[in-house]
Amino acid sequence: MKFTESLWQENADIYEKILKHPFILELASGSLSIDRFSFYIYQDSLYLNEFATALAVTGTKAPVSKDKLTFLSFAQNALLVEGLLHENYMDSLPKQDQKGASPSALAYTQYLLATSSLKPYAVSAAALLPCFWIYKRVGDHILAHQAANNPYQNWINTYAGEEFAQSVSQMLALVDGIAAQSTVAERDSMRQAYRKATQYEYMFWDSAYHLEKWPV
Ligand SMILES: Cc1ncc(C[n+]2csc(CCO)c2C)c(N)n1
Repeated sequence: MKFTESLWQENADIYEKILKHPFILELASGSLSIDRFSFYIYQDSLYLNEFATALAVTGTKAPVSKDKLTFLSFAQNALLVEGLLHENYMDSLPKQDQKGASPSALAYTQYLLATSSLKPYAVSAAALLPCFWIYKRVGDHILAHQAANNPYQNWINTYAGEEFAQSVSQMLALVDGIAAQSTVAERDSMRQAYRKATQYEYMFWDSAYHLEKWPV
């Protein structure tokens, strides 16, 4: 079995919880409140910027130019998507709601930045994989289960498209290649990083659904 397949199986419990989360159910049915969607989009624009940094930092560690280029092109793409979110949605968001990253969103981005800065290449790459893979699976799932005339169609199309599918395949091949050259102990650290990022993916949806605030 491929290393990435074993990662998917080990974390299927969290994926099932994501699919049943009201944020995803309501996104698919089109009934998600605009407040919750706006909160998510704003948090995601902050996330994409930090995620691009984590991708670029991981890219600097790649031992071969081809993989370095892949990470840097992913970073470029994340910044382009961030720009599109700004163009398409940000003007319609109330300014008072734009108060910086929520506790869960901040925890996720800081985890990725710390991992990419301080941990080995293999662990950094594993931590970045759930972002790609979960969005691919969730995007495909929503596309198959969505209601007609969904107001969130644009968002759904981004992650269910062919172009995105290619990036995900590239990222999976990269992580499998790294795992094949790693020791058992290194692969164990990769597993832990993958699970942690998967937990944060769940928390990102959950915190948007609850419009998570700082308690003080
Ligand atoms: C919380 C959160 N997690 C994952 C993604 C998806 N995503 C963000 S950047 C990137 C790859 C580079 O373009 C992917 C797949 C998201 N938007 N928000």
